This record gives sequence, C-alpha cells and structure tokens, in this order.
Amino acid sequence: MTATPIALGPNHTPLLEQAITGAGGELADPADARALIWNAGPEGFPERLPENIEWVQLFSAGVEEWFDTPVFDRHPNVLFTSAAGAFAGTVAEHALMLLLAGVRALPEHLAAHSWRRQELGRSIGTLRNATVAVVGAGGIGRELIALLAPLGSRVIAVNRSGTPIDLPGVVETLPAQRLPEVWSRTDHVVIAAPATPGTRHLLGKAELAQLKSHSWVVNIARGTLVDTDALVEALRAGTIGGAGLDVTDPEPLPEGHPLWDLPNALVTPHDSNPPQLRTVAFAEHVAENVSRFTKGRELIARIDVAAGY
Ligand SMILES: O=CC(=O)O
Repeated sequence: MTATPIALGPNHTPLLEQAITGAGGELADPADARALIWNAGPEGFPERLPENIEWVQLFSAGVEEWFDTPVFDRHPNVLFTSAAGAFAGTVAEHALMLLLAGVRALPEHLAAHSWRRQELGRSIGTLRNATVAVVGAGGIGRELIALLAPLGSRVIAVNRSGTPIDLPGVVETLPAQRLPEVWSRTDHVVIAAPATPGTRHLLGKAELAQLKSHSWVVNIARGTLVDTDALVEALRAGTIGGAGLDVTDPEPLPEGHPLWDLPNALVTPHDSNPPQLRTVAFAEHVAENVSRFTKGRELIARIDVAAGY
C-alpha cells in the first residue's frame, strides 16, 4: 500500500512524525498532502489551505477559539477533527481529584496547623451514595463516570440529546434542555461540556441557589460555563460547599482574584492535561486518525461546525 501524504505543522516533533509514518502516512508539504496535522492554536494557521487538503487534525479537545476565526467558513469542504477524547483520561482523573479533595475537606486539612480532629472531621463527606451530576457526558464525562461508579456515586448524566449513557453508576441521563431539573436534585456537579454560545454561564446565580450547602462544583471544561461572580458570591456566603476549578473565567486567573484566597475554592491553572501527558496522548490520537484516514474509515472527534464543537 502506498503511504498517504500528510503535512505536519507548525512544530515538527519526532513523536508526531513517528505517529504519522507508523500509521501509514508519509510526511509531505501542505501543497502535496491530503491532510494536515496542526499542533498549535489558530495563530499562524494558513489563511487558505491548498485544495488538496481533505482533512485537518487540530490540537485541542475544546475548539471554541477556532470558531472565533474564519477557518471553518473558509474551508467548507475540509473535514476538521479535534483532540476530543484524547485527553479524557487525564482530565477525568483531575476532576475526580478536585471532587474528592473537596468532599473529603482537603483544603481545611491543608490549612490546619494543629490536630483539630473533631472539628475537621465534621467537614468530611463521601461520594458513596452521593448524587453527582456530570454535565456533558462526552469523552471526559464518560471517563469520569467510570471512575465514580466504583466509589458508589449515583450519576445523573446530562448530554445534548439525552441518549441514555449505558455505564454502571448512571441512574439517569437527561437531555441538556432538562438541565434546570438537575441542580436541586444533585449533591455535586461536574462540568465537562464544551464551550458554545449555548453553554455560556450554564451555572449562574439562579442555578447555584438551588445547590445544597454541601455541594461541590467542579469545572474541568471551560471557565465561561460558570458565572464567576455568582460563584464567588456563593462561595463567600457559604451557600455551597465549594468549587474545584481547573478552568476559570478569566483565564489566566489574575493574581489577587478572590478565587485564589477563598478557603472553599480549589484552583489549578488549567493543567489537568499538562504538556508531558498531552504530547503522548495527542500522538496516539494522531496515529489512530491517520490510520483510519489511510484506510478510508471514519475519523474520530469530527468537529460538528453547526453544533459549535
Ligand atoms: O483545554 C484543553 C483542550 O481543550 O485540549
């Protein structure tokens, strides 16, 4: 079988070159290639792709910043794929870490300088039999559900269509339009949905007001899905248990922002998928998609331009 010409840019790395050539591709210039593997953000992306490019693989799982560019409109005949799913394992692990840290009162314990056993112990909750709403049951959400199930959590999964998520631990799957029902029914919330105009501030003042005083909110998706000011207000007032945030709005979260100092906020700097893990996972994703492309099979993580992710 002849190798399929694939272009790589803007950064050539031995790992990605190996992923391409090992999966049936051969490195080529964009002018001669059938596909482009792009391992950076929108800046520097070619204004017009050569006509011969049929498929472009993008570098991130969330692609909302690409929707702020004319790239999709300019190339209506090109298939774009994201890295959705490629980093799901590491991001789900991080989400579980934030949720467990919150529910088991790790921040209070870290802040303690004396053996206040009775007082600290009172803040500890459990994920066993707790209802956890996983808002956005795509790649990350599903990985997280698989981690929550052995802990005995009862998951309400929310996805766009409401198509039942057939995984252990899921007690109910709801379509996105029934999200308003979820807040008062759940103990904790994990946000794992893509950033689209429709998901902006899906957790705001009115929604936070329906959560329980022990509820932890974890966001590993995008900061814009949560109304930051409303969250800060709820955290200050103690009307929810706390928030574990790998993503914030704004991002980077400026020094001096209240979220850094609130005792019931746990912030990590969007590093649930750090470079040393991302590089390897992205190369595996590229190898899988190049292999599919060379065999004429359907690619994974196709971007649905109309849906916005
Ligand atoms: O946030 C990181 C990504 O979307 O890949």
